[in-house]
Amino acid sequence: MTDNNSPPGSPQVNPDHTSEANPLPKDDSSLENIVRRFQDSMSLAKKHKFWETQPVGQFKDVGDTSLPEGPIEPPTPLSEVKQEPYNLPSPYEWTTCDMDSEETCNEVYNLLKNNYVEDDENMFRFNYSKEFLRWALRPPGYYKSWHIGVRAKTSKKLVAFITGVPARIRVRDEVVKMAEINFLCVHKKLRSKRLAPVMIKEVTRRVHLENIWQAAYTAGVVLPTPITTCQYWHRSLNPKKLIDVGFSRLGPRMTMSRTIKLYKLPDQPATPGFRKMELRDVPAVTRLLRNYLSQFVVSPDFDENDVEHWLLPTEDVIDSYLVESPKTHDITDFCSFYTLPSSILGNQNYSILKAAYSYYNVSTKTPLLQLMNDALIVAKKKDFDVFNALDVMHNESFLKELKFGPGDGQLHYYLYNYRIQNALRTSELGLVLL
Ligand SMILES: CCCCCCCCCCCCCC(=O)SCCNC(=O)CCNC(=O)[C@H](O)C(C)(C)COP(=O)(O)OP(=O)(O)OC[C@H]1O[C@@H](n2cnc3c(N)ncnc32)[C@H](O)[C@@H]1OP(=O)(O)O
Repeated sequence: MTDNNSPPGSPQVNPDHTSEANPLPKDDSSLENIVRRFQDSMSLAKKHKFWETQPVGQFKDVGDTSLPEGPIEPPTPLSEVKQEPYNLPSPYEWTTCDMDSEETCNEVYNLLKNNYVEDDENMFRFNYSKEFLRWALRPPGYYKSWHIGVRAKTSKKLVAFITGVPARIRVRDEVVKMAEINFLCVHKKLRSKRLAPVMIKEVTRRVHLENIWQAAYTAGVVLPTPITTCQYWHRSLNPKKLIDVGFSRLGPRMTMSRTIKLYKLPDQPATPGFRKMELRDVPAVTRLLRNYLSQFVVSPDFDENDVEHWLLPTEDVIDSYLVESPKTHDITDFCSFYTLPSSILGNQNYSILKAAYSYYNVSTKTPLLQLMNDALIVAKKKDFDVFNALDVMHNESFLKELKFGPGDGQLHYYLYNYRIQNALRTSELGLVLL
């Protein structure tokens, strides 16, 4: 995937019977990968008229160790932050999207449903639910003014969107107040008109007005300059449907029934004390998670309010499970995944792919492999078709063994106005954005 945020779907090669139980790693010399590497190197050579003007790591500075880590530019005095919005082309006007309003939430939902991230082959498009959008956009301390829309002046139709939410992100020993920027979307008919840079400048201005000077974001495109580049992995839960809709292919010398058998999971989780997280677990989960995340170079700095918001289960949005020791009642392990369906474009039989995305997982007593197998089991019971995970944190330790296959989706992570000297290994990253 080269031109979007992350993969609504990415075909994977299924294993054949000679390759034990593991999906074949995608051949790195495949045409797809060669093309991607070529495009990425073109992007490095490419002029970025907008991004070259921004306080982000520039390609020319990669490897220059004389540049210090930390903010690239100091904050400007608040009185010098522009008070009026940036100018849009005259047919358009700014709107602040009130996500509490059913009507506005519907408009945002429909804009994204029809115009947001697709895979390279345009077979799938993210279909974030309204409940999900409300969850993603209203964490503790959120600012309504950071939910920014663009409307056509005459019809009042919503044609573009960008959002920020506040977060404390730790980079090494520093906890930095940041905005997490997401849901940048321009209607398909208005692409390539340089609307995106204006929207990014406007969200930046509104973030600055709250005295916040850094941001974190992810994208499927290469921009100056990723702090790391992750890969998506996919674990089939409903292989027949995934093959029918073109998400995955039947491996060489594999039959459908063999494939179904390969991905079959037990009916119940194996770990004694594995149960859904509840409100009363928030303090213990916060301690567990804070302690676990402290080992990564970049991670969120979650307090109890954040944990309650981001991790307490919400139907069809976020699922969290933990292991409570049957003897001591200590909370020793935790796993979570969020629900992000994709529309299946132009298929006669299916319109929705139900995907679970691995979020934060912590193991202290239960081996991570067993914990994640239990997560797969509950996801399957909840009728998800596929379980996706990035190769961040300790995920690499279970991906192959639990029959995840590498996808073609790459996800680049970025910080705005914060320099990191060397790109991180994906296992040094403790941050998952939605
Ligand atoms: C302190 C606070 C700071 C806050 C801000 C922090 C930064 C936040 C940054 C945003 C984080 C967003 C996180 C997410 O939501 S990532 C999800 C992005 N959305 C999609 O992929 C949905 C489908 N695509 C679209 O809606 C459009 O293609 C978008 C809107 C993406 C671009 O519209 P369009 O195709 O009509 O292009 P243009 O003519 O207006 O503009 C072209 C310029 O835009 C640069 N471009 C293209 N794609 C992206 C991208 N994904 N991130 C950053 N920049 C991007 C591009 O390199 C070029 O600049 P330069 O190469 O010439 O320099």
